[in-house]
Amino acid sequence: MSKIGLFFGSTTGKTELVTEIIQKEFGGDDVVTLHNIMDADEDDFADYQYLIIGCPTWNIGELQSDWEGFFPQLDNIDFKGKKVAYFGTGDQIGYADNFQDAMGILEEKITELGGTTVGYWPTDGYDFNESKAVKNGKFVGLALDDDNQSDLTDERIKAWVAQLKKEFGV
Ligand SMILES: Cc1cc2nc3c(=O)[nH]c(=O)nc-3n(C[C@H](O)[C@H](O)[C@H](O)COP(=O)(O)O)c2cc1C
Repeated sequence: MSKIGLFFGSTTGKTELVTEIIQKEFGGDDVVTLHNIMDADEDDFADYQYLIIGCPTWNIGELQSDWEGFFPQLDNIDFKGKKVAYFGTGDQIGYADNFQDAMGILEEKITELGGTTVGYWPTDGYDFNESKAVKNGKFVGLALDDDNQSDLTDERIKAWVAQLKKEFGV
């Protein structure tokens, strides 16, 4: 059993590709197990002390559809004592008033349920108006924008995973 469970949803595959890069950066599937939320059960979350949650924003400020379907089940999961990191993919130009909202929606909910957020990320280098994913001047997790800044994705992931290794203590 790996230490970290990464739960993601992805409609057009961009977030799914990112999960594979994150897994590789951590050292492979001995360290990080990938779960598509489309096929996940509530019980799957209990296996991990460390969680990574990945969700793109869809339909102007909404969760990706599989996460939307799973959202009510989050209430049945015990997040107390778990460190939880978040990432999202979004489009800061096309959806500047709702950039990365889904990451903010999930972080708020899981924090209410007892999760401890790690992996905050600076807003420098992005250009958008509003985001539910910004708290106290920082993103609540890694914000990726493959629609407009795909050239930055790899280096952002590398830096964030290095930060998470310290914050998770793995
Ligand atoms: C119809 C539509 C609505 C979108 N709404 C948002 C949005 O509100 N905020 C945002 O940051 N990105 C938005 N996006 C951009 C997607 O989040 C982005 O393309 C993402 O990488 C898709 O991830 P996926 O391929 O894993 O499904 C939208 C894209 C489409 C096509």
